[in-house]
Amino acid sequence: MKLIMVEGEVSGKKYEEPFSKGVLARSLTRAEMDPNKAYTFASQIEAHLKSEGVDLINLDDLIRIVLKKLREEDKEIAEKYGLWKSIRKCKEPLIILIGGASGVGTSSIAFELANRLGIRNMISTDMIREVMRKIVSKELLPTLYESSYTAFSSLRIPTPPESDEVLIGFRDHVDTVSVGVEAVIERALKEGISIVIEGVHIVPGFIKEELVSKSNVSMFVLTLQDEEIHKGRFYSRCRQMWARRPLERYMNYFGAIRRTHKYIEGLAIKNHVPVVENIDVTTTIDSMIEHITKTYGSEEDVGEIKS
Ligand SMILES: Nc1ncnc2c1ncn2[C@@H]1O[C@H](COP(=O)(O)OP(=O)(O)O)[C@@H](O)[C@H]1O
Ligand SMILES: O=C(O)[C@@H](COP(=O)(O)O)OP(=O)(O)O
Repeated sequence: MKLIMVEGEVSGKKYEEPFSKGVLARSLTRAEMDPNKAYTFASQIEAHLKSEGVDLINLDDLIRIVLKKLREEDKEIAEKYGLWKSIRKCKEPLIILIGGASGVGTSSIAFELANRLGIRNMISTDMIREVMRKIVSKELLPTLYESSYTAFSSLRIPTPPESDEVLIGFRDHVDTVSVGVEAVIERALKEGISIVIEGVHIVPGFIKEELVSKSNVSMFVLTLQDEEIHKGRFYSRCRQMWARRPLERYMNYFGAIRRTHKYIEGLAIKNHVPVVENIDVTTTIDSMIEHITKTYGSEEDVGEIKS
């Protein structure tokens, strides 16, 4: 059977690969089409190309055909697929930074977003901190060995009575871990790999301006205005079978965590970083993708996102 070839271009170099229903179906499921429907739809596209006698098609033309047929079927999915494609077409690697107080959902959302965008690299700032702990001793940098919301306990200099020691400790802690976060961003930019970096140490104003001001670096802050919903997330997290972090610790420090929540949100507003209320996963992801498309996506650019 004769294969239909798809012609694409990466870094100015043309390549050809056989049309795959599986690959097309996977990209449609990223736009939230039901997997069975996506496979049927991909088969219809293949049948259409065959009936037209196509044996070689440019990737952009294929996307246009898919979009046209999608618009006839489901406008909402067509829009999501279009947004996703316009992000995928950009030549620069995409660095997405997701911050927010402990428990607001940065790791869950990072995973979902990376999946939707087809980004294969993801790291949590907790992991970066863990690596840093192996390099620097507790005596030299005690803050590194604390949690963001307990870092006040390792402050060497007493805080003035009028200031919030939780926030002073938090700032010290985040400032330290930011060095590792910046190293990961710099490496990703140098290597040209797309990555999602998430965690409480992504705080607006703490990461070098020369990095966060790049058009392919997007920062978000997640929030949960309702304290009870926030508390509930710790319960749901500790119910997960593999969860190893005791609920009690987070409940004991919940007041401190809420103070960091308010502080991070305030900094996001001050630094014009989008604040996304993480109630419903789909709404959160959609609003982030829409934002990334506006600042980074391009209708004209050709090429693939490097992931
Ligand atoms: N939008 C959401 N809706 C419902 N549950 C969520 C949502 N986002 C996260 N969760 C749940 O909340 C808990 C904490 O999320 P997690 O991603 O671990 O937070 P963080 O990494 O910010 O500490 C997890 O059990 C997760 O499944
Ligand atoms: O330092 C902190 O605030 C939390 C962040 O982790 P998340 O709750 O955001 O995953 O790490 P911990 O020391 O509790 O393991």
